[in-house]
Amino acid sequence: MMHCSNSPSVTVSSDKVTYTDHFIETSFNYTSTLIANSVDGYKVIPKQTELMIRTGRIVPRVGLMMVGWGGNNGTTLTAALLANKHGFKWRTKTGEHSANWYGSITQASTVRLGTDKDGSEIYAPMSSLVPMLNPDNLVVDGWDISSSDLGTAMQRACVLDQALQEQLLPLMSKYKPRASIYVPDYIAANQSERADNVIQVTNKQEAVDKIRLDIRDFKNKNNLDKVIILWTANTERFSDIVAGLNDTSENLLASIAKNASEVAPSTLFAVASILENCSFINGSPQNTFVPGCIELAEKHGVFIGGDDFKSGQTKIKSVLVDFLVSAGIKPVSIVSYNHLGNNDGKNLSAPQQFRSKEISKSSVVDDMVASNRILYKEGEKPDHCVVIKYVPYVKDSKRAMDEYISEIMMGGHNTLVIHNTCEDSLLAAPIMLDLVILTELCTRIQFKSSGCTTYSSFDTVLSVLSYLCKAPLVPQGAPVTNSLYRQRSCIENLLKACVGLPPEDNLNFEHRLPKSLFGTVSSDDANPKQSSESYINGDTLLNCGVNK
Ligand SMILES: NC(=O)c1ccc[n+]([C@@H]2O[C@H](COP(=O)([O-])OP(=O)(O)OC[C@H]3O[C@@H](n4cnc5c(N)ncnc54)[C@H](O)[C@@H]3O)[C@@H](O)[C@H]2O)c1
Ligand SMILES: O=P([O-])([O-])O[C@@H]1[C@@H](O)[C@H](O)[C@@H](O)[C@H](O)[C@@H]1O
Repeated sequence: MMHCSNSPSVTVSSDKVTYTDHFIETSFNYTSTLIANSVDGYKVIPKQTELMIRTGRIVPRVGLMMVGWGGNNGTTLTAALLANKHGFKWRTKTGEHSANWYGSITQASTVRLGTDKDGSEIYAPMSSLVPMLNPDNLVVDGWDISSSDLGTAMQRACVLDQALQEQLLPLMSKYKPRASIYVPDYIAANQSERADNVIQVTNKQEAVDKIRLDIRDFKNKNNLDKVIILWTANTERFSDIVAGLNDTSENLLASIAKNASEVAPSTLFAVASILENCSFINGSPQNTFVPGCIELAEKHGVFIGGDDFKSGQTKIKSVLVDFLVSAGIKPVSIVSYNHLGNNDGKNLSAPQQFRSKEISKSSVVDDMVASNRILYKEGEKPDHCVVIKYVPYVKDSKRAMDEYISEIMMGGHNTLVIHNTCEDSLLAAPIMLDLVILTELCTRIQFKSSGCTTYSSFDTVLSVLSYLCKAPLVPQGAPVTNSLYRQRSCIENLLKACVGLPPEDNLNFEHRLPKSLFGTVSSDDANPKQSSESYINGDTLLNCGVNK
């Protein structure tokens, strides 16, 4: 197995890939299947759709505004951006450490390109397939109901090694969160002692207008082309969905204008973002995206995504249950317990906020269970219990303990017990980065069918982000996929499609069937003429074009 260098040139020799100064343009044969139920089984009808995919090659100047910037996740992501940008190194009792992006699929994972003439498998960094935002170029800002500067907040979070914090402190202390919208009823009462940085407005309309001004201020002061808004503030209680209040975009905007009580701060931020044409991502489990908010995003053609970062215990669950069920083993009892001592845990110690998290953590197995009616009858599900306790002493170092009991053949049982300890924010921060990078990339990818003249973007609800979310938000009527393997395959195969490469099917027929079926690989094919690199905006763009 060979890995390309850090900045590989991925050259796709195909008449299906064209480069212009501004776009990568490919012709992609998308295959789907339509299933017709019949009395004696399924009738499967394959369907081919010829799509033209166009990806913008110029990465714009991007800004990220975090709601809850002064929290453990917000400060840890900001610290990681600075530490990586400046190449910080620091020592601990175990030796020297260097800043990195472990846990980010865009920065630290690879994609299989294929095999070389000797049969060695070649992998390239996921970020090398299409132009992606370089984290070093990301400009950050945000809001918090706590007035602490980010240096103080980083110390409060107790996430990073002290030697690294000392290097970061002068840089982090320069960042000060903007005053935010605070509606006590939506988060735990124990958060009120933090709320010393609240915008002084008299109603929700003024609050939305103020947030819109903040976004414009940030964008103009930093000469940005795009701003993405990310909710990493505390988990809110669920909002009631009420006809006439938040069921349509018109009713939601009217409710805000009338200062209606049942509109969450997260929904106010989402509305402000959408009205400012900024993608909005929800990293928490509450139902920010009430029907009226989704409709507003659709009307404005603005991406929304979420819910609830998928970082640790739930991420493992979306792998383990997928493995068990697809292996024909039947999980019958899943108990997920964890305790943590950070402010998130403190907020989640309140019943309504815990309920939001319990819902998002519990729904993750539904699609995998429903996929196997050999194991599970219609409506049958494993016992599934979620417990979260607040234990201040452990701070951000979350302790997760899981027990999976499965039925195996002949009345046997298999019990898996997992203990998982980690700084929660060190798992969440790279996921937050990937949410931003992939959301920005998706704004540069457009599609049209071969007969059309105009290109279309992804659906407003960016379900491509599902890999990064516990409770994936999907377009109305679309299936929810929680299997981590399938979610990652979607991202990987999308990137491949953008450069004219076929989806990874793992058939590897060239290594399983007689070589004669595939003809010989000519020396030219195996050593494609190197095409020149293209430079735009000072970035070396990987040239995936045809041989000139
Ligand atoms: N691994 C993880 O850390 C992880 C995984 C999944 C989801 N989450 C979710 O991410 C969110 C943040 O997690 P955290 O560990 O950083 O929590 P945290 O409590 O450290 O940070 C939340 C921040 O939001 C601020 N805040 C609360 N209400 C606000 C408002 N209306 N406007 C602006 N700021 C507000 C708080 O002052 C705090 O600084 C939580 O909802 C958590 O459930 C975290
Ligand atoms: O993603 P995951 O590790 O299953 O879920 C985590 C929970 O276990 C934890 O209790 C909570 O505080 C974090 O916000 C996060 O949601």
